[in-house]
Amino acid sequence: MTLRLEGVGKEFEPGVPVLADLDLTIAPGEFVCVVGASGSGKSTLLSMVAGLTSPTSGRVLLDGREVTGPGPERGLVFQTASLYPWRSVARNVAFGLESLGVPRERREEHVGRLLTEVGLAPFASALPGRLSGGQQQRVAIARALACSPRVLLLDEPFGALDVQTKEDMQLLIRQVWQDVATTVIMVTHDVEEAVFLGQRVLVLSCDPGRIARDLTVGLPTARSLEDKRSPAFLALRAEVEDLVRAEHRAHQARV
Ligand SMILES: Nc1ncnc2c1ncn2[C@@H]1O[C@H](COP(=O)(O)OP(=O)(O)OP(=O)(O)O)[C@@H](O)[C@H]1O
Repeated sequence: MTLRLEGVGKEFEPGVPVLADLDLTIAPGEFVCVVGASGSGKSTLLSMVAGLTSPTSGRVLLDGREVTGPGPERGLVFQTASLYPWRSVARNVAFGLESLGVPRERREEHVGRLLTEVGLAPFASALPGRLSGGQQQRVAIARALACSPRVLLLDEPFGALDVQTKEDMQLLIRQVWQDVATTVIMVTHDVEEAVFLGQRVLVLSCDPGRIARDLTVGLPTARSLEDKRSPAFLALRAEVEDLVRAEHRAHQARV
């Protein structure tokens, strides 16, 4: 599914643009990370693609059709898993399929495969309250994948996790991306994470948010955590960090 943003701008208050002049094409199956200083509009950009908020100007298009609201072809994962505490892990994952009226047998088979994919098959009948934060995010990822989304939208999904769990989740999401061949757009504060996961990294400027840089990550598709120490990785990470820092300082100087 091709995602296009054409001249997209967003104002929450009239005359105060949060995002402006966003022109962007994301090809089917790409993994794109979005970074930028706090307040640059990363989550707002993702919300517009999700159809949770509409642009003030311009259009968001999925395969040429304008986005006017949420849809099952877009899966969402936020920083907190927001699972239903009274539903088992499997029934949390099955929620969207139940809403779509998928028959029980097909639902259970699909949910079983997803739980295996995210490494949670033994927890199928557990309640979410018994799981760690990382495990809960695994459930949220499986739930987002349940309706076979063509675009997976991730807003700081690992922001609240400790370093080791975060790295496990980074490997998991790369694996999921390769296995289900979906487009992934991920907002993160963590430049190392963006360079490790993305094929492209978009750096947003502030006041209003625009695409300051659209960098191609020229690292091999098969990546391991050791690659984070390679000279090519470190150079790209430094380049993105410098850009984000420069945008943050420019923003501070204006306020
Ligand atoms: N619903 C809303 N109503 C009014 N203003 C909003 C709303 N959502 C976001 N904003 C404003 O838009 C700007 C961008 O917010 P957004 O959350 O998109 O930035 P961000 O880059 O994701 O920030 P952070 O990195 O801190 O999460 C901020 O100034 C924020 O206050």
